[in-house]
Amino acid sequence: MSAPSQLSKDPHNDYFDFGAARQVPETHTWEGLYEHPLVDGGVGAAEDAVPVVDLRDPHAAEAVARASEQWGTFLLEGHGIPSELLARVEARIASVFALPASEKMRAARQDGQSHGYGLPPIASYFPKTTWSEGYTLSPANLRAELRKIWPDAGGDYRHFCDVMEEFHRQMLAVVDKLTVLFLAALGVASVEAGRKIVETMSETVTMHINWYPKCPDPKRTLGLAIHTDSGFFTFLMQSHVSGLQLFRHEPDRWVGVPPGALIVNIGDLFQILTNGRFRSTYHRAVVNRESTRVSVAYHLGPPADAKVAPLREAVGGGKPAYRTVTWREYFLVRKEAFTTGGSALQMVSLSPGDHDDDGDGADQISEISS
Ligand SMILES: C=C1C[C@]23C[C@@]1(O)CC[C@H]2[C@@]12CCC[C@@](C)(C(=O)O1)[C@H]2[C@@H]3C(=O)O
Ligand SMILES: O=C(O)CCC(=O)C(=O)O
Ligand SMILES: [Fe+2]
Repeated sequence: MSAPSQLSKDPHNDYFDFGAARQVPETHTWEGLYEHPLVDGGVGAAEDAVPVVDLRDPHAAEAVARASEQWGTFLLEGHGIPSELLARVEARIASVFALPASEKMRAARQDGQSHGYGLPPIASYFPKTTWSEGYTLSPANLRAELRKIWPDAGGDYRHFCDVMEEFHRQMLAVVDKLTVLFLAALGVASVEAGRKIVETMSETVTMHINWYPKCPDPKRTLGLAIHTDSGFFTFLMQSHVSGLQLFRHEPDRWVGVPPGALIVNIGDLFQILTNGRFRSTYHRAVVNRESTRVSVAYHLGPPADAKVAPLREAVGGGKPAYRTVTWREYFLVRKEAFTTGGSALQMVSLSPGDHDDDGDGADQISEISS
């Protein structure tokens, strides 16, 4: 599937009052949303059922490998994050987005900034605006960021920061367990390598909160535009309202992901690291008339300037399929891909016979170190 080719001249960065909207204006109307059929991805949907991995399963590494190769997405069970904590996260997020525009806009993302309130970075590559608000935060800057919204650092501020920090702490334990499974699935035996990967990813976690308000005419608009996540992998916590759809080929279709589950998405840099064995998935979010929906994407990847190249274990006796890239550089490649209608992964792929200009692509530690 090719990416949209129009780079927006006007990213519609002004505040839009979703609560007051009685219809979907032209600025938020998307064409061609239903070119492909929508199928249910729930348990029991046969080949359309989104794979499930249970962290408690002794064969979980094999299940992770299968799901990452065939889907690039799976539902995670046995993760141990209490549903009561997820409910508190959702309630505190609601308290931020319920604030008046003037207060939220104090934290508005500035041009080129990785954090802040407002639409996510890819929004600016599309000519239309999505039916959503967003807030990008990292655990490291959480309190400083939220002081922009709540300068008095009162109860709402403390409750929000405390619950997000608790969520982050609990997610790190899940990151640890899942990384062990990914490395086992890839045949990377080094415990030291695993420890280093988890440590660097933990330092660079980015959380993107998506807030999808109720919509009076949901079929005409989109909550989040089609994209692949660009890092290593993303955990997606979503409320008990459906909205996430995965794009699948043969036949081309949208698969609706069951609500409520914790989802794992493989990102583009992981596709590169695994030499194309694990695949990133195109996905989007739709909105609905009845309920507001919340999701928190917990993005994991390397430090921005660390080099990522196919792992020796993944290349085996073959050739690296991708050249070495940093995440920072990949963002620029993706921007160009959106502008030209190309594919960012294609743009960093090596044609057969090409040599990786950054060395042999063999040492798994140096490949993700700065
Ligand atoms: C770490 C990141 C991944 C992300 C870009 C970002 O710097 C922070 C926001 C993330 C997000 C969330 C919504 C979809 C997405 C494509 C976007 O535009 O912003 C992802 C980015 C990504 O995966 O590249
Ligand atoms: O809200 C969703 O279900 C999708 C969110 C997402 O894909 C993202 O934030 O990267
Ligand atoms: Fe995503």
